[in-house]
Amino acid sequence: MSDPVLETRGLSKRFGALEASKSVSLTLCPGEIHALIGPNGAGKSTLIAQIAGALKPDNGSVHLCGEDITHLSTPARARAGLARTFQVSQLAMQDTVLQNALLGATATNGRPFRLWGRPVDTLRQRAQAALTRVGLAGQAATPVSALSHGQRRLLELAIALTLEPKAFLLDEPMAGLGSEGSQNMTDFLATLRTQAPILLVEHDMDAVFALADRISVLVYGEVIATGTTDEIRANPVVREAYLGQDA
Ligand SMILES: Nc1ncnc2c1ncn2[C@@H]1O[C@H](COP(=O)(O)OP(=O)(O)OP(=O)(O)O)[C@@H](O)[C@H]1O
Repeated sequence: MSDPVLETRGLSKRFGALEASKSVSLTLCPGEIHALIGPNGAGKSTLIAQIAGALKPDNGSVHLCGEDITHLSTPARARAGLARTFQVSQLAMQDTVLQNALLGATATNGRPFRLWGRPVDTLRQRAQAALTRVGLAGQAATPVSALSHGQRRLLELAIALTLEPKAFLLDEPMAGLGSEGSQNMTDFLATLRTQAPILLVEHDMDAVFALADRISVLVYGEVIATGTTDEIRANPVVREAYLGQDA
C-alpha cells in the first residue's frame, strides 16, 4: 500500500478518569474513504478534534504526508492541507454563499481579510470553482440563512474545498439530511475522494457501507477492528459491540 496521507500514531486522551482515546493508530491512504464508526460516546469527535488540532493529545502524534503536525495549530493544519467540516454548522448566516466560500479561500493565506500576497481575483476564482463543484454556483449571492440544511452542508464542503486539501476530515456530513439529501451527499462524497482521501465519521450506516474502502470501529476510545466493509460486517466482535446481528 502507498504511504499514508494522514496518520495517527498512538493518540491518547483522558478526561479525568475517562480514557476517551486509547492509543489510536489509524492511516488514511491516497484515494480512499476510511470511515470511523462507533456508538455514541465512543470517542469519534474527540479523535477528530485531536487530528484537526482543536484538542491536544496526552500522547501520540499526527502526521500529514509524512510530516509531524502535532505541534501545529488548527489554522496551520488547515493551511498544511487538512480540511475539516463540523458536526455543528459554523457558517456566517447573514453573509452570502460566496462571502462564506471566500473566507475559506482567504484562510489559506494565513491572514484572513488581508489579501496581500495573493490576488483577490485568484481567491475569488477558487471560491467560485468550489461552489461550482458542490452545485451552489447559482446561489453565490444568496444569504446562507436562505439555504436549505442540505445546501448548507454542501457549502461547508465548498469551504473545505477552497483549502485545496490533501485530506478531508468529515464529521457526520449526513447529519440532519433526509433520505434524499443523504443520497445526494453520498453521491457527492464518492466523487470527492478523487480530489483527496476522506476520513469520515458517520452514523448513517447505509452511507458508510456504500462509500467506505475501509472502516475502523471505535468502542470506548479504542479501535477494536479495521477492515474492508465485508470484513467489518462479518466481524463477530463488531457485530456484538456495535452493528448488531442484522448488519
Ligand atoms: N471536554 C470533555 N470533557 C469531559 N469529557 C468529555 C469531553 N469531550 C468528550 N468527553 C467524553 O468523552 C467521551 C467521548 O466523546 P465523543 O464526543 O468523542 O464521542 P463520539 O463518539 O463523538 O459520540 P457521538 O457519536 O455521540 O458524537 C464521552 O464519554 C464524552 O462524554
